[in-house]
Amino acid sequence: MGRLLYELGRVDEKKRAANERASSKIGKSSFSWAWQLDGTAEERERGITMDIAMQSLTTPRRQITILDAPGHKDFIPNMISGASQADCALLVVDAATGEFEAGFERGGQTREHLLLVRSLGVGQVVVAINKLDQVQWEKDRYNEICDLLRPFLLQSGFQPSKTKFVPVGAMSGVNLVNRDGTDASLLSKWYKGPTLVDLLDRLEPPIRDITSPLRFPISNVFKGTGSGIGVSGRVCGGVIQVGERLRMLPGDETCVVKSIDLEDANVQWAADGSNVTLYLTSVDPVHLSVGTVLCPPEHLVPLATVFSARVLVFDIQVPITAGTSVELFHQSQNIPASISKLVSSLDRATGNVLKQNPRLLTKALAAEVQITLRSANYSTGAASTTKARPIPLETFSTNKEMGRILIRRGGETIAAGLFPST
Ligand SMILES: Nc1nc2c(ncn2[C@@H]2O[C@H](COP(=O)(O)OP(=O)(O)OP(=O)(O)O)[C@@H](O)[C@H]2O)c(=O)[nH]1
Repeated sequence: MGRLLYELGRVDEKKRAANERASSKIGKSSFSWAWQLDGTAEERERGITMDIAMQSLTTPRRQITILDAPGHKDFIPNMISGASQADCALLVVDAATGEFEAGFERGGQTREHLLLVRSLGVGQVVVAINKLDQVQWEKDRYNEICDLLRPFLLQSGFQPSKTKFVPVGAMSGVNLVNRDGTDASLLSKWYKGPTLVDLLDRLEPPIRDITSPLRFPISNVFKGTGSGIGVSGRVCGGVIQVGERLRMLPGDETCVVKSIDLEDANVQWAADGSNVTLYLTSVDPVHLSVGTVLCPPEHLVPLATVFSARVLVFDIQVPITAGTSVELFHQSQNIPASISKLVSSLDRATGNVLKQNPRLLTKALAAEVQITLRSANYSTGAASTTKARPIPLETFSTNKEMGRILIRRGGETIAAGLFPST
């Protein structure tokens, strides 16, 4: 991603050289491009992305916000936060011998990330098959990876027409914006198709819903620079404007939008789908946290601590039983919860009830379950059953983004679901 930003002129030569110098100083020169997005000392030291980094780029016909998400399985909660704000996915896979296989085996991150983004409503994916320099730019290796991924993508719910593949060598910049570069001639022998940027330029623009009431789930809270409390996130429906008084849910408090930053500009308003930073005034920061939803006082989002959800069970080995403790992911927050009741198992295609009160749920089943939130004891990380904080949850038919959930247990994603209208 760092190299792509450089090729597109989003990183100047001075910054590139500074990253190169500083990364080689600590013996991490191979990560110098990644330093453009991995800004914290720990990310740079470990050579991995840990949190979401936001950047933007422009192709001839598209203006794209990039949410660079961690690939390592320890940071899946952050990846989910980024994916829940995304319209399209760019999956980068490593073509080196054994490396692609490690990500694609059962429990591998390539599989989990694809399932997660699809479950969060992302329907378009570009798969960049990277590090082809490591396999001498072999056409057969590229085709082998495409052939392994195609059936899995289809099975995960991506339509073939919305799934594109592209061979790249990101390190030397091959086939990102054009096919120049040291290794380019080896690729050009067999590949005449689009570059990565060509594919990004052809992504279908998502449909924006600007007429429904504003929903703004907060993904990050920080201290503003003297001009109010800063919060960032993505507008999930409606329009937000400077000067508006908004309600903060859960709770009874309100705040006023003092200013809005979109990309690098200060704007008067932002609409559904925009990733923005807001500066809020007339607010005590104790009422703001990740997961708080801002909305108009006259159009509140319903709050829930116990609700039923329609879920699709992933490829799990230990079945789900009533009482199973889980972590519930909604937008950017994760909350301790339990699957308090198995209401029914459902036909995956029609949604018709197959069985009432099933004893357990096994892999690939669809089901209706009851979920009960538990309160988190932040000092110990343990969950207790008293006074759970409700979450603002909307039915899937009202607002697709606000109505989706993911369920994890012991560091593994076990189901994805939605909040139905019935
Ligand atoms: N040989 C080769 N190495 C590459 C290429 N692209 C990236 N790398 C190396 O792969 C390593 C990982 O690169 P990152 O950009 O950190 O990969 P990432 O997928 O963002 O990893 P996370 O930050 O953990 O999500 C670095 O050492 C890079 O130098 C390539 O085209 N060829």
